[in-house]
Amino acid sequence: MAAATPKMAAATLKAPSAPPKMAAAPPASSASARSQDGGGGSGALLLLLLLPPLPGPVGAVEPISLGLALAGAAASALTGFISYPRLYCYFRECCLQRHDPRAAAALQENLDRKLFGQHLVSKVIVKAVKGFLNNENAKKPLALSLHGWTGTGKNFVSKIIAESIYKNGLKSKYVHQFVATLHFPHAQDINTYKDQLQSWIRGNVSICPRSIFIFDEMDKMHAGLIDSIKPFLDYYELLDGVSYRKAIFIFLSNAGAEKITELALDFWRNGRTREDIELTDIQNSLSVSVFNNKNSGFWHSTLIDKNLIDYFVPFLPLEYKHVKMCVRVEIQSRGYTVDEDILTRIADEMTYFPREERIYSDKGCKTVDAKLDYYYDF
Ligand SMILES: Nc1ncnc2c1ncn2[C@@H]1O[C@H](COP(=O)(O)OP(=O)(O)OP(=O)(O)O)[C@@H](O)[C@H]1O
Repeated sequence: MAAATPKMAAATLKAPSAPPKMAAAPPASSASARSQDGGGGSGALLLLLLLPPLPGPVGAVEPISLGLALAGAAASALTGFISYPRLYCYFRECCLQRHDPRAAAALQENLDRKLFGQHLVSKVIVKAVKGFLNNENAKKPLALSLHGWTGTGKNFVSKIIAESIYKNGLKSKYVHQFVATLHFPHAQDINTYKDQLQSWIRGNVSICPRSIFIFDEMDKMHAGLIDSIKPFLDYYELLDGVSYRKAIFIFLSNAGAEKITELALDFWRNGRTREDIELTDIQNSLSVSVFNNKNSGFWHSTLIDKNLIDYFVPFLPLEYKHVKMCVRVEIQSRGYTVDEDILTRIADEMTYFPREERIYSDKGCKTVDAKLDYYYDF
């Protein structure tokens, strides 16, 4: 039995060539052409509406005035045509054509403001995403693999990345999220999943080259399945006429969390701050541990073997002070006054590890919102 696909009607599953979110989409070529100019036939109508009305009945105007009026109308039409895609994309979501530098600034600002205790993540993500979007001649798609303990912000960060590129974020029709246990549950169907995954990605990238694919629960993915997308992550200019070089792939996984915690603990025990940890302290050992872990989804994966993952991004386990920050944000986001006593009680209620030191929250910032419901009488 094939699994349901994200945002795609079950009926569409019968045609594996149809990717998610394109049930009513036109053939790839026309859709892609449309995404280039930002709209379809309704553009002509909108253009007419943008034109200024011609002055008076034509018969009553002398030739010079008529000439000037027509020239003015033509100029307006031209201006309208040029600005039309922008106007169209203001009202309807379009595939990203040209990167707006303000998006990278917004990404940095959002990570700085909203993400707690993850100095490595902020640094790597901003550099990687900004560099990639600014590079018109990228040789391969961007592939980021986010690793860490539960509740440390992996999904949160992928949402922030998606929102920095498409204002609808995860709801954008150009952002596709796969959850291993939901979309690829049965080991015996792995070959079907491989085919589907390839056609979904091919179909969606044909429609929008700047598509984003997020694979959650990589550690629950059947070994070998992710290798089916290897050609798309590779350095090919075109594959069957489609370029994948503008796409972004984000993998989320709990695999490697022990390695990351080990390192963080090591720093803590040696009296060094977590901010002293550098990417070079962990990147290699993280990729090796994921590669050798049968339950990582990347076990002996060619994606790692062939160096097709650009960054392994380590999420550090969250401490008591970070949990308190999460509680504070949650209270404020609901519009309530922060009660310091309740805030401390919620953070105290969370459980921390290792058993002796009790430094790191074993659920990260997850369940904070549920605890809030208990304390605040909303
Ligand atoms: N580092 C963080 N800074 C700020 N908020 C965080 C952070 N980590 C988690 N949160 C909050 O906790 C919620 C749950 O975190 P998230 O779903 O991103 O965890 P995760 O790492 O993806 O967990 P899992 O591995 O279980 O999927 C987020 O929506 C966010 O509100």
